[in-house]
Amino acid sequence: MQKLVIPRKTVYRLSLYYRALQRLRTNNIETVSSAALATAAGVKPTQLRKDLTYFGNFGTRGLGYNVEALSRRLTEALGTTQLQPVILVGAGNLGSALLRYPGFAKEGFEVVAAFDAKPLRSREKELGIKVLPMTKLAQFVTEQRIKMAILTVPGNVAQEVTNELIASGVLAILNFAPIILQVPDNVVVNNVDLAIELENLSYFIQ
Ligand SMILES: NC(=O)c1ccc[n+]([C@@H]2O[C@H](COP(=O)([O-])OP(=O)(O)OC[C@H]3O[C@@H](n4cnc5c(N)ncnc54)[C@H](O)[C@@H]3O)[C@@H](O)[C@H]2O)c1
Repeated sequence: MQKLVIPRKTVYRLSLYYRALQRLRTNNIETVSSAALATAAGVKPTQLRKDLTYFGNFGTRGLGYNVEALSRRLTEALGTTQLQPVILVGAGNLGSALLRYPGFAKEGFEVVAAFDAKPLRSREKELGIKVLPMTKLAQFVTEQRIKMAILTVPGNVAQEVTNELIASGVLAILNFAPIILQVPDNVVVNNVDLAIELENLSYFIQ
């Protein structure tokens, strides 16, 4: 059967719905109307209904969505039913700050190792995670079947590091380096650029 192509923005909004559902679960709420869920996720109800049609029929007319069932379906769709192992490359200022954040596991991701061109034992102790040399990357990624990587290396080496990640089997990269990475069609890259976000906010305060 041909795989359904779901728009990237829809996939992004699934994470928003999932977080809204988590908050409802915390408050022991069992069912939610599409209007209430849309408000909690910050989208329009029509958008929510349209997005969820990709995943089958959830709502019961007049009753709304079952919070537990919809949460489960979304984690299945997002591939976060099990803890997803992730590696980080470039344990410098930004990389170390991300490695210190303990909240990823709660969201379904475990940063299992970091790699750096200059791995320092002292950093390993401070960060509480293995910081391995780049020579160990290919073997680690293959053996541990790592599919996701966070990239926090300088821009001038980001492409070559990306090539190495892809050659080893990584299929998804969260890129913080300020360059557009060239990747094959089967690899997905999400770019995070705080300067662009600030610039965008700046526009609205003129
Ligand atoms: N997206 C954002 O909003 C944002 C914000 C801050 C920084 N950045 C970017 O993040 C990256 C890291 O910034 P930083 O301040 O942490 O820099 P940094 O110099 O502190 O850290 C970079 C790390 O990468 C390592 N490294 C260098 N070459 C490497 C290679 N070939 N292979 C593996 N590791 C290598 C270095 O040893 C160092 O530990 C930069 O590209 C920077 O522009 C992005």
